[in-house]
Amino acid sequence: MKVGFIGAGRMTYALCKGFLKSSLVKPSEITASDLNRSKLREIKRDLGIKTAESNVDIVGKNKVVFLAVKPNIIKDILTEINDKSSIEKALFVSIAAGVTTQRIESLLPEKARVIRVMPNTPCLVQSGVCVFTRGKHANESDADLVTEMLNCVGLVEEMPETLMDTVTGLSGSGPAYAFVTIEALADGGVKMGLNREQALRLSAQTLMGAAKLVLESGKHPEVLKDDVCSPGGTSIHALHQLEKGQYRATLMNAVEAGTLRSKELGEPI
Ligand SMILES: NC(=O)C1=CN([C@@H]2O[C@H](COP(=O)(O)OP(=O)(O)OC[C@H]3O[C@@H](n4cnc5c(N)ncnc54)[C@H](OP(=O)(O)O)[C@@H]3O)[C@@H](O)[C@H]2O)C=CC1
Ligand SMILES: O=C(O)[C@@H]1CCC=N1
Repeated sequence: MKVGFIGAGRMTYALCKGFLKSSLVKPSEITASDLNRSKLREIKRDLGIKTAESNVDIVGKNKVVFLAVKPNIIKDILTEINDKSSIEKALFVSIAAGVTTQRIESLLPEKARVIRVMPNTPCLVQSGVCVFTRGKHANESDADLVTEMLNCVGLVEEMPETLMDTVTGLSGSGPAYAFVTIEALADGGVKMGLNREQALRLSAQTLMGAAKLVLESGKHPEVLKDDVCSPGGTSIHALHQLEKGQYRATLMNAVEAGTLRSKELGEPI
């Protein structure tokens, strides 16, 4: 299977590394293009994939073409590669935040097969979340192929397009909220006497373990939270501080802000 990437930035790197780890594709079957030559050199050096001289070279030679550039240049890219004969052969998979399948289809020749995905950076370690939605002309086998590929990098779900901006505000941007949380917990540990390395290790493993417990126990987080909080103990005293700081409302606001920004990014300029 031949897979092309237009844009060889952070998310392309994460997806390619995940795909390669799973052995679904070989390095020689992935090609990336990017205006930034140093990014191309880096990804080629690190992952052994092929690189192309131009974006146009990616289309026509690959069964699946990932659009992995910033949302504000999607229009320029699609205008640049718009050649009917080569486009008919490819499935276009866009990971650009906010950009709808309808918008992508409107910039490609009629009947172009388009799937929109919202991945996240933990795909790099095969623990990502990818949610996808199909465009008008993407068929069942396109959805199966994308599911098979994305399964290699973590959890995959298909959802209606109306939810894609919300997914972006939650799982797309979510790793950033988690990293800040891990860092802040570690800062607390350092303040109370742990060294930085110890504190980061404990903090990251604690978040990973808590997430695993939610996923594997099937219990509501409220129940699991209650299991931690002994009457009059340390956890309930600490949680009181989080409630005073409006921790829950702040996280809800973050997801809402990410969602609204995703909608804005998708608006034609
Ligand atoms: N990072 C993330 O966590 C996630 C990102 N996304 C989406 O993925 C897409 C890519 O994001 P990300 O990987 O973070 O961004 P990056 O900036 O890391 O990668 C985009 C790459 O595209 C290059 N580029 C710019 N113009 C062109 C062009 N005309 N032709 C080819 N390449 C070009 C950029 O070069 P240069 O650096 O020189 O500008 C850069 O190397 C975005 O649409 C984003 O919304 C989705 C989910 C998560
Ligand atoms: O911040 C962004 O716009 C991208 C989309 C989701 C995560 N990163």
